[in-house]
Amino acid sequence: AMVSNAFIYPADALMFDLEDSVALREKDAARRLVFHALQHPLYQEVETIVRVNALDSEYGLQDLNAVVRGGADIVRLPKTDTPQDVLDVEAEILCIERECGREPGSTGLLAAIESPLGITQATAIAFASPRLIGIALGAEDYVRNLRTERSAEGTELLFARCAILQAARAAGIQAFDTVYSDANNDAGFLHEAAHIKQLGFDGKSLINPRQIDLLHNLFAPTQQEVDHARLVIDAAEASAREGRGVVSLNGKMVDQPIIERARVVLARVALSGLREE
Ligand SMILES: CC(=O)SCCNC(=O)CCNC(=O)[C@H](O)C(C)(C)COP(=O)(O)OP(=O)(O)OC[C@H]1O[C@@H](n2cnc3c(N)ncnc32)[C@H](O)[C@@H]1OP(=O)(O)O
Ligand SMILES: O=C([O-])CC(=O)C(=O)O
Ligand SMILES: [Mg+2]
Repeated sequence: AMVSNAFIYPADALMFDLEDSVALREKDAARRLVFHALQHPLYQEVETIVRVNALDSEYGLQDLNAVVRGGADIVRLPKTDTPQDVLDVEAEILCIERECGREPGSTGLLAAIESPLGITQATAIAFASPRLIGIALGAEDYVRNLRTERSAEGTELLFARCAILQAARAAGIQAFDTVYSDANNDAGFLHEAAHIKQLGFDGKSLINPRQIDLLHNLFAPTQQEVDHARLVIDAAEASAREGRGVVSLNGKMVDQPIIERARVVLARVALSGLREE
């Protein structure tokens, strides 16, 4: 039911899962379902991601075949521990693209890091392939590996989140936060989402449609932020016309990083609209 309905939700991208949410005896049926969904006309307009099983599992290679042939935009690689994991998947994807006539290099990759080993190698993972559009945290597995549990404050995840952000930004790719598993707890979700936005993440994996508007609204700028961004851009344009590098706006310095941040705010309002308080 979820596969046949998901396109109705206004998510930025849809991720089909073949990994940990699929029971072992359902793996083959799920793969076939996703293969057909990817080719359905209703899924052509939306960015599609498929989380495959790891390549060293008995399902990984069959998953990759179905997903690349089906035309997924991006393959999400779970439990990425080393840059070699990325290279191994990339080599298989390239073979499949050539076999099925898909343009070589056109399948994107998103590597999820879910272990202390992966976090220690986050930078090497982020640089491992030009196919990588981003890296993501998989916190449920990560805290299991750390031998702790997730808390409301996320103290146990701070190191991993910062490592992922640093690595993604160094490599010039996107950083995505992990799922918030308590689908009925809006306040807890918003608390975590505000935290990861402040850290600098580009977005977050969601497990339930109710979380989509909450996250979009949180990432949308406020009217005050937009007004300020317009003043910054106006001041910057005026100072450029006058040949000055730095300008003062109500006593605050406006220079290049501040101008670039203002452009990000205006780009976000164009994408998401204004935040509803
Ligand atoms: C640690 C990990 O690996 S997390 C990643 C893998 N796990 C997942 O992706 C889980 C996906 N999400 C879910 O299974 C469910 O949302 C749960 C279990 C979290 C909550 O289940 P419920 O409380 O039964 O969901 P809820 O009552 O909110 O569902 C409402 C509607 O949204 C739909 N829906 C719920 N989740 C999703 C989803 N992820 N994608 C698409 N549709 C969904 C339901 O089918 C239902 O549709 P209907 O009204 O037409 O019947
Ligand atoms: O990647 C995610 O956000 C979901 C997941 O597998 C995990 O938390 O272990
Ligand atoms: Mg996981």
